Amino acid sequence: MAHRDHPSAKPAPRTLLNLGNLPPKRQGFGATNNFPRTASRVDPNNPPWPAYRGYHEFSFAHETMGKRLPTILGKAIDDTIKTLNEQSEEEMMVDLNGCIDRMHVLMHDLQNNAKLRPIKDDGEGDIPLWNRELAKFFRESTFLNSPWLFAEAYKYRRLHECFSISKYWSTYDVFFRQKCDTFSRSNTAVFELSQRFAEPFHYEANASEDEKLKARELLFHELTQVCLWGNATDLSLLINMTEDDIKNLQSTGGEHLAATEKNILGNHLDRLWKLVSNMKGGRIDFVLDNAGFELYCDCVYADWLVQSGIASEIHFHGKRFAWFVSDVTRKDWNWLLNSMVHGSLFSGATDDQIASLRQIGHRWKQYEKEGKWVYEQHPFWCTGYTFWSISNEAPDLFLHLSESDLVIFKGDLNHRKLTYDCQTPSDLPFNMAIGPLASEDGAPPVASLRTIKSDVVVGVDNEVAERLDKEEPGWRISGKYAVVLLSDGRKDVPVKLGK
Ligand SMILES: O=P(O)(O)OC[C@H]1O[C@](O)(CO)[C@@H](O)[C@@H]1O
Repeated sequence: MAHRDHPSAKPAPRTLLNLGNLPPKRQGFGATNNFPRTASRVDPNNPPWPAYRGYHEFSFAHETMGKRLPTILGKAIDDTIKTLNEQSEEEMMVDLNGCIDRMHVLMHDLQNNAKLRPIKDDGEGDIPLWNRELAKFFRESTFLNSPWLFAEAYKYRRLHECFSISKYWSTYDVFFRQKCDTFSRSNTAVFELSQRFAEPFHYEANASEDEKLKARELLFHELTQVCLWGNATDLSLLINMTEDDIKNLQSTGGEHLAATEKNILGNHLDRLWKLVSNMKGGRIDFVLDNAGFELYCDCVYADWLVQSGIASEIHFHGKRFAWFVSDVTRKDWNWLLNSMVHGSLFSGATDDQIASLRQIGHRWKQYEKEGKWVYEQHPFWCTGYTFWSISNEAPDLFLHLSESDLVIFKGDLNHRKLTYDCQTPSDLPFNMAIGPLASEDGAPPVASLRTIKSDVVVGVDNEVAERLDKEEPGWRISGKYAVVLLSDGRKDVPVKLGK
C-alpha cells in the first residue's frame, strides 16, 4: 500500500538530465497546425482546413453575410411587392403578404445574427437532409459563427421556406425577373454565338485527318473558354454594373479569349482535351451554375460536344428552387429554350440574328426530345452539404455521376462546394482539395470551370497567389481570374457504397 506520509513519498529533488541525442525541440503545435484535419475529424462545422466564417472580417464571407445577403433579400422583398401589386384576388394577396412577412422575419434573423433553427416541413425532399445536418452539427450555431458556405446556403433555404409553406406561392421565384432581364440585355454576345453556331458544325472542305484533329482541338480550347467566362456574369455580383461593364465581361471574340487565357491561373485545359479527345459517344454531365447567359454558353458548348461525336448524352443538373440568386431552375431552363424559339426578347435585332437564335434553339429542343440532353434536379444540390459528402448523403446521386465520362462543375459556388470552401494553401492539388470525389472507388473524372469570385483558391502556384495578394488585393473576388482544373477520378474501380 502507498504511504503518502513516508519520506520516500516526498517529491524527488530536481534531477538534471544531460541528453544530447534527443531530436531538437520543435514549435507550432498550436491550433494552426491541426490542419489539414484527418478525414475522420472532418464534418460540416469542421472542414479539412479552417473554415471561412461570417465574423472573419478579412474574408468575403464577412462582406457577404453583413452586406450582400441583406441587400439581396431587400431586393427579393421589392420583387414580391411588385408581384403583390399586380394581383386582384383577395385570398392570393393575403397569402402573398404572409410570404413577405416571413421574409421580414428572415431579414431580422440575418441582421441580428440569430441561431439557425430547423427548416419547417414544407414537403420538400431535402427536409431530412437539412434538419439532420442542423441537428448534428449546428445546434447552437448562428449566421455568423457557422462556416460561411453553410450559413449562406441556409439563408437561401429559409428564403424558399417563406414561399414553400404558402398555399398559392410555393413555387414563386423572387429572382426570376432579374434572370430574364440579364439575358435580354446580353444581345451582343448572344447573337455573336448564335450566328457562329446555328449552322451545324463542319470541317473545311478537303481537310486532312490531322487538320481535322487540330481544328477540333482549337475549337475545344475556345469553346471551353466561352463556357468558362460565361460564368463571369453573375447577377448577385452585378449590383453596381453598367451595361458596358456587362458587355465587356461577356465579350466572346477570339482575341479577347487569347488574352484571357493568361488569366487562367490553374490551367488543365490540355489535360482536359486529352481526356475528351479520346471519347466517342460518351456521357458528359454539367453541374450548372447561373441561368440566362451562362446557361446559354453551357448549351453552345454542349451542342458542339454532341455534334463533334465526343458525347452522345449530356446531363444538365439544376436546382429545385431559387438558389443563390441566379442558379438555374427547371423554369429557367424551359424559359431559355422556349424564348429562343418562340420569344421576342431582342427588339433591335435583325431578322438574320433572330433566325439564327431560333435555329439553334430548335436543335436544342430536339436534343431534349430525343433524350440526348437530359435536365435533372436532385435535392442534394440545394443542401448545405459540400460535395465531399455526396457518396454518404446522396449515394444514388454518386452512383449516377459515377456513370459519367466527365462531370463539369460550373462556377464559384460549385467550386466552393467541391473544395469545402476553407483556408487551403493555394497550391493544394485539385484532386486532394476535392477529397472523396477524387479518391472514392468509382469517382468520375471531375472538372471545375470557375471564375474566381471568393477567397478559396487551390491548384494555383503559391508565388502567383502571394504576388496577387500583394499587388491586386481584390483578385480573389473580382472574377478577372479563373481556374480550369481536372481530377482523373477512379472510374476503373467499381463503386462501393455503404462501407
Ligand atoms: O454564380 P457563382 O459563380 O456561383 O458566384 C456566386 C457568388 O456568390 C457567392 O456565393 C457569394 O455570395 C460566391 O460563391 C460568388 O461570389
